[in-house]
Amino acid sequence: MSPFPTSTVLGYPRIGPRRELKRALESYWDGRSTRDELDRAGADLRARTWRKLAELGLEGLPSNTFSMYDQVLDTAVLLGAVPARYRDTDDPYFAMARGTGELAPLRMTKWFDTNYHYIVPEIGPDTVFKLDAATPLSEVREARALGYETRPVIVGPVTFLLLASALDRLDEVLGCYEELLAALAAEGVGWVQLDEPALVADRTPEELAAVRSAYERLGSAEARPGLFVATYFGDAGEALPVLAGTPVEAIGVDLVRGGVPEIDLEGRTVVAGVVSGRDVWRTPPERALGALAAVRAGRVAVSTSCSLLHVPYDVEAEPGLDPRLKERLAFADQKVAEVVALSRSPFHGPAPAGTSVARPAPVTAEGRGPYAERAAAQAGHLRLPPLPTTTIGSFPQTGELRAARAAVAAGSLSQEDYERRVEAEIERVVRVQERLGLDVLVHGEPERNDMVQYFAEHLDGFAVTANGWVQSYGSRCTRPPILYGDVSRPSPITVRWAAYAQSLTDKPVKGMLTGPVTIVAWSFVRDDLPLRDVVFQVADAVREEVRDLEAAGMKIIQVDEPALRELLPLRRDAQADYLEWAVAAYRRATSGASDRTQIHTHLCYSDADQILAAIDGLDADVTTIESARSGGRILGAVESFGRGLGPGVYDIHSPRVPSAEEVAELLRGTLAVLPAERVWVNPDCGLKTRTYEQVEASLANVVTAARELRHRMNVSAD
Ligand code: MET
Ligand SMILES: [Zn+2]
Repeated sequence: MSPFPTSTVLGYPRIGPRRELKRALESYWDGRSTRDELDRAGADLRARTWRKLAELGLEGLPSNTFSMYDQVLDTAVLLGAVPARYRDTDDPYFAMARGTGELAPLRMTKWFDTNYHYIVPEIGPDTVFKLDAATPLSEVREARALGYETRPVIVGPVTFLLLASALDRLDEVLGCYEELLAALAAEGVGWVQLDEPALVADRTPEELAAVRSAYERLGSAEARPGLFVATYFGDAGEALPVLAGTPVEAIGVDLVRGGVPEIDLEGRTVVAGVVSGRDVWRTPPERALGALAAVRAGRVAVSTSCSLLHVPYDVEAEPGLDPRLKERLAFADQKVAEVVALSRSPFHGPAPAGTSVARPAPVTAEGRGPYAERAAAQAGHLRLPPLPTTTIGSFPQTGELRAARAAVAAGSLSQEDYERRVEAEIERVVRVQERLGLDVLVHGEPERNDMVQYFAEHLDGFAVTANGWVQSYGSRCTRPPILYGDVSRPSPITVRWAAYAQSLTDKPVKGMLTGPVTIVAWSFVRDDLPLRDVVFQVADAVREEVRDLEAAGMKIIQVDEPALRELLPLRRDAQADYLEWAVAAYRRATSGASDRTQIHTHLCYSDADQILAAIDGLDADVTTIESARSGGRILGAVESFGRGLGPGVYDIHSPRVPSAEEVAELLRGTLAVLPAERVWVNPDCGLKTRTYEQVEASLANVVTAARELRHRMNVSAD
């Protein structure tokens, strides 16, 4: 077996430096290009990546880090876990990812504590695992044709099955991995990387036993490449000695978030993740070199802490950034260069002393009046029908608006003209909602390129990038702002748009804000202050905005906190502390409103079990939450919240238009669990990725369903 290369990365962005993959995918989905054209775009991006990594001097090039949609979905396909209902569709892969006219897509959720979403594999009694290694093999050949030997990256069996809640299928799945290893060995592949990020969370003794038996079995496979098991997103803790007890030759550890392994990994290669794949800051060389020197192993290779998928491509693509900030920044290409430089410098230096941060004084959660009093005050103030209908905030972002924003940036459209267009769009959104008969309206967020970036652009202490795109799911990307200094709000941000919308209608319009935890979670943040202090600074800015919205006459204010769960530490012993300050930050942001102002919050996932008490603790008058996509699984869990609840009845992640009957069915399910006076009727999430055609048809059905149920309730009440 050849020695493991001295420098590598666990993965690299794949959407393209100018989001080439996004464009290729969307054009294929819209029928504007062929599958061949899409495949060619993919091949171009892969070739570019290998060339770039080689040019930067990286020794160990990964392959199979590309994906047309998601690496977990790719792994499901690799293992033959394609549910039968998708097999006869035109394109089963995208049918699973996005649904078709008839079929709903598979469930999607966040990848550990990142803002990347993966497709949850569906494994049931009918699943027959069968290896289809075409993609990793063809990437190896493709790279070889360009002159590069690569290390295929595959999601490991334990992580895959844990994400699919199917660890009991380990035996069958390992059969496929054995076959895969044999196929890669036959192809002349020297090393394979099996990603096991699930090992950095708390694992039960049974799960650790599964890790042991999996890697003992794969390690004893006759013909196989060197096995590199990569743990990342935290400290591998107890899983590390377990892995070390198996025949795997290389183990990847995250030395940015986790500690230097206490055990001596003599005889193994430790692939030391000393360059962070989760932030945008340059790596202090002393820290990295100290960590490298402290690792006890047969051989130490330098790497990133995780895949670079979670950072943008290149700082050099940001001519607009202040040079003083720029010199502190490292995106993917700069991080690769750091890995290479570290691998070339002789390892020396003492291990860095652990820094301990003083705990700031506890913040008392400021309260509003008790819910019963607030509810009474709001009922009088708002006068809503039972089962009020509303949306989550955004309406479709039209190409015209995006083009107009680009034109302002390019100087070919004046700010005043742009603002008039935003107002025209707000008027259209208000009229559409009135026509559809919704009860609580929104202004549609047309002025926002993104729910976090927009606030970052208007707050001091943030910088925004021009090309710093990071993949969120499928073809969707975000441009996380960079929070580099103290945060403050120089002037009101959203008030004029909300007030304008309210001036057009007698129906209540919701003011729409992003919460402090989410603003921070979806930004790259400074690392010289504890996260909670950063979040509290943002909370104070949001609090000022809430007060100004109220003063401008908004009767309902929604403060979205979709990222509340995302920042939840993966290890249980750190979770309570996080949840306590996150909830306190939210209450600090919202508690400046008077009792008669209704506070809504929104969360867009349903695997909220671990944070239910915290969601309850936000004390919002109304909580809207994803439910349609996950078939109402959340209902039992939120039933005990004593306040307003809007479990989604329309899955906005798919282009599909739900029928009124389908929506009514979901609503009946909700009403079976929750008292009618607390139920709200709304989609799972914002509508900005959908078209007006889809949205109008879907919302019309939502309103029809709500009216029908309202009518029945009145009838049965008589
Ligand atoms: C990801 S949650 C989105 C909430 C936001 N108000 C919207 O409707 O787009
Ligand atoms: Zn949402």
